[in-house]
Formats: sequence, C-alpha cells, structure tokens
Amino acid sequence: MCDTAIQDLYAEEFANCFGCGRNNQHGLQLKSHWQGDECICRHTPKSHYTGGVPGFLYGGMIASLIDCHGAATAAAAKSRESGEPISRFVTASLNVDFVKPTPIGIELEIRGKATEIKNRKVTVALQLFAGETLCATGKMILVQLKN
Ligand SMILES: CCCCCCCCCC(=O)SCCNC(=O)CCNC(=O)[C@H](O)C(C)(C)COP(=O)(O)OP(=O)(O)OC[C@H]1O[C@@H](n2cnc3c(N)ncnc32)[C@H](O)[C@@H]1OP(=O)(O)O
Repeated sequence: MCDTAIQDLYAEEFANCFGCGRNNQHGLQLKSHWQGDECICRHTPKSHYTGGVPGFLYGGMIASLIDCHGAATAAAAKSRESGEPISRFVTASLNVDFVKPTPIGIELEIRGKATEIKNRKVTVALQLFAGETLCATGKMILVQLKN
C-alpha cells in the first residue's frame, strides 16, 4: 500500500472538502490509498450518523463516503496512467445502490476501481463493505478540474 494518502497530495486550494479535506477541521478527513489495482479507504463513522434506526448508518453518509473516495480513486488512476502529479477531480454523476443496511460501530472499507479513463473524464466503480458484507455499491463519473 502507498503510504501517502491521495487526499494529502491535493493542492492546498482543494483540501477543504467536508468529506476528505485535510484542512477541514470539522470534516471527516477521509484518507484513500492505492493498493494493488484498486484504491482503498477505511472509516468508522460516529454513532450520531444514524439513519434513524439505531446502529445503522445514514444513507447520505454512505453516499458521502463513496463520493469522496471515488474522487480520490479517479485522481490516483489518472495520475498512474498519465504519469502526472495528482490533480483534483469533482463528481459529475453519482449513483449509489444500497444493498444491505450498513452497521455503525465497525470499520467500513470502500474499494474503488477506475473502469474507464477518457481525457478529463474517469468512470469509477465502488463497493462499500462492513466486514465481509457488501452494503452498498457506487458508480461515478468524475471530471478533472481544468488548470
Ligand atoms: C473551480 C472549483 C469548482 C469546484 C466545484 C465544487 C466541487 C466541490 C467538490 C465536491 O463536492 S464534488 C460533488 C459536487 N460536484 C459538483 O459540484 C460539480 C458541479 N459540476 C461542475 O462543476 C461541472 O459540471 C463539471 C466540472 C463536472 C464538468 O464541467 P466541465 O465544463 O469542466 O466539463 P465538460 O462539460 O467539458 O465535460 C467533460 C466530460 O465529462 C462529461 N460529463 C460532464 N458532466 C457529466 C455528467 N453529469 N454525466 C456524465 N458525463 C458528464 C462530458 O460529457 C465530457 O465528456 P466527453 O469528454 O466524453 O465529451
């Protein structure tokens, strides 16, 4: 696994995101790491992010985890393909399927893979696991910000 998180390579002006900005003291500060041929993010949500049924996670938080990790996956995949430094991608399209209720209280693992890289546009497929259980999947289209 690469030691440096993708989000720690974002330029300062793009490091303020609620989900993954290292400079957002009130945010989740998610970290994503390239591992093998995919990108991995691990996070244990706090219990107040419940969706209303105690012990289960709010769907909006699930989408947020997928969203930010998808952006990091796109940035890493594009950088690996082009040989250029990590750049910032933003979400153009986000589709989430909630497969099983997601428990709170255990570490979640989100796995991302780029399925297509076409110029500034990267398509990413994601899976969110609680232990061995696949709880959600995502499909995203991300666009590289222009310089
Ligand atoms: C400068 C700072 C801007 C920061 C924006 C706020 C981001 C904050 C971080 C997040 O929270 S990300 C989640 C929220 N996302 C956004 O707020 C993004 C809002 N949308 C945009 O800013 C623009 O629509 C976007 C940058 C995504 C694309 O605009 P561009 O003018 O740069 O790209 P363009 O329209 O040329 O499209 C590039 C390619 O992406 C494709 N594309 C764009 N939007 C799409 C879409 N929605 N679905 C599918 N494909 C899409 C488009 O067809 C094209 O494909 P091709 O190259 O194959 O022709």
